[in-house]
Amino acid sequence: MIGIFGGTFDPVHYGHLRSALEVKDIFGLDEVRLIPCANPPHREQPTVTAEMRLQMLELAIKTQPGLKIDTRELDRYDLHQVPSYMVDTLASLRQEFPTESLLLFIGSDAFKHLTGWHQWQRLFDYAHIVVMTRPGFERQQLDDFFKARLAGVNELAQAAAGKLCFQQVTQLDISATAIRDIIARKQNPGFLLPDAVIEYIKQHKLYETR
Ligand SMILES: Nc1ncnc2c1ncn2[C@@H]1O[C@H](COP(=O)(O)OP(=O)(O)OP(=O)(O)O)[C@@H](O)[C@H]1O
Ligand SMILES: O=C(O)c1ccc[n+]([C@@H]2O[C@H](COP(=O)([O-])O)[C@@H](O)[C@H]2O)c1
Repeated sequence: MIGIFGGTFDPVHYGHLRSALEVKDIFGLDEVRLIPCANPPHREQPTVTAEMRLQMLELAIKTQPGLKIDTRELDRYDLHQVPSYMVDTLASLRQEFPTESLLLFIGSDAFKHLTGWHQWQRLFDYAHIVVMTRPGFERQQLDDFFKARLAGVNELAQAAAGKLCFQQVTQLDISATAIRDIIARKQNPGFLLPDAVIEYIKQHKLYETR
């Protein structure tokens, strides 16, 4: 089973890293692929180049062999300059792994907007979706499309795709937006993201202005 964790990673932080590691253990995954987004369809272009966001990601996961970086969204953008739709990413992963269970992890905030994603129903043709929730999270009433797909952690290995699962993880109250603000205010972002990434940000003078 392979985990997929997409994000802008502008910059990557311990909120992303802790939850990626935790779901790897909870679901017994062979690996979790962190997939940096090249051209986010749903938000402004990141302030930092794709290459730099990728370099920060590489520094962040160096000591965690179960976490991998997958650059297919960046590679696709280099070739076609198209928006980085998740459905295209999952379709290409499915080609590479025809029978493997693929688990797409998204935050509960992202789940609220899932029906706005490009061809969102097709996501379930290629992968299971796991919504990472925080303690106290109360699920909204689900419509029939989602209800029919609900499954527990142990059921996901039985199919390659198509299920919806809610899983509580430790969600550190960290966001890339807050980190960018802290740096722009010349404050210290220590303990919110790996030191090697902080060092990189300093060296390249990133996020110094808003
Ligand atoms: N603190 C966190 N804990 C767990 N998951 C997180 C956390 N922050 C972001 N995520 C999840 O990681 C994925 C990628 O998030 P993203 O790269 O946009 O980070 P972000 O911190 O939310 O960035 P920004 O503040 O720029 O929007 C999303 O699915 C998001 O829900
Ligand atoms: O495919 C889409 O239409 C789509 C719309 C919104 C978000 N996504 C993906 O969801 C992941 C997390 O998004 P975000 O905004 O929380 O960084 C990231 O990989 C995005 O590319 C994808």
